[in-house]
Amino acid sequence: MVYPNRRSPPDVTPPPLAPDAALFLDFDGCLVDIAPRPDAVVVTQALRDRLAALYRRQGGAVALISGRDVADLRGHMDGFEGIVAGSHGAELSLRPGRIQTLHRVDFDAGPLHAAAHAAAAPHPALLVEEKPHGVALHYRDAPDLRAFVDEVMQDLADRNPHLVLQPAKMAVELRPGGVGKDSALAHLMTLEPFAGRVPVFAGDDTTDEPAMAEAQARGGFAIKIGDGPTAAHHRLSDPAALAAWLDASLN
Ligand SMILES: O=P(O)(O)OC[C@H]1O[C@H](O[C@H]2O[C@H](CO)[C@@H](O)[C@H](O)[C@H]2O)[C@H](O)[C@@H](O)[C@@H]1O
Repeated sequence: MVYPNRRSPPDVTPPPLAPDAALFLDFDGCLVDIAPRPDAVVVTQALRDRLAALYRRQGGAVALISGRDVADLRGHMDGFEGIVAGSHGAELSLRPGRIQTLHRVDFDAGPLHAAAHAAAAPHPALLVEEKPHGVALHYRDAPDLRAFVDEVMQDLADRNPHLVLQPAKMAVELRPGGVGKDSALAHLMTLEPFAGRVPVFAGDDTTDEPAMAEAQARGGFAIKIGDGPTAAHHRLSDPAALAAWLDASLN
C-alpha cells in the first residue's frame, strides 16, 4: 500500500495499518506507560498478545526501536519474536539471544558508569542506568536536580567526545555518535521481511523524531504519541490509544 504524503497537522488519526506495512514501535511512553523507574514499567499480557498477533499479521515485519539496551528490553518483552534495535540504534537483535553492535565507537563503558555513579553519589534520588553502550542519569524523583544532571552529563560528554548527549524524559543520556533510531530503521528496511514494505513508526519522545522523519521520507507515516511538537503527520493521545489503533487492524 502507498500512503498519501500528508501535510496535515499531527492531530490527525492515522489511517488503518496495512498488512504489508513494516511496523516500527518505540517502547517507553509508546507501548507502555511511563513509570516512576525504568524497571517499573508494566508489560501486560494484552500487550504481549497484541504484538504476537501483529507479528503474524505483518509477516514478521514488526520491530521495536528503543533507547533501552537490547538485553533490558528483551527482558521486559520475553516471548516477542521480532527484531529489537536498542540503545538508540547502537545495538541490534535479530532474534532473542543474539545481539550485534551497530556503532563504530571503540570504548569501555565501565569507566563511564563509574564516573556517573561518582557524580550522582551526593544525590541518592538520582538513578544511574548502566547501558552497554552508554549511560543514563534519571532525575524523575528529583526534578529540582535537572540543572545538576545537565552539568554532570555535559562534563561526561566533554570527557568522552565519541559519545553524544541524548535528552530523554526526566533523564539525560550519553550514547555513541553516528547511530540513531533513524539509522536503525533505515538498516532494517534493507533486511527481510521489511525490505520493499512501507514503514510506519510510532514514538513519543524527541529521540523518536529522526525515525519519524525517516519513515515519512520513505513514503510511510509516523504517529506521535502524546503532546509536543513533532514531524509526525499523525498523533494519538497515549499508549492506550495506540493499543486501540493497533487492535483495530487485528479485527
Ligand atoms: O526509546 P524508548 O523505548 O522510549 O526508551 C527511552 C528511555 O526509556 C526509559 O526511560 C524512560 O522511561 C522510564 C520508565 O517509564 C522512566 O522512568 C524514565 O523517566 C524515562 O526517561 C529507559 O530507562 C531509557 O533507557 C530509555 O532510553
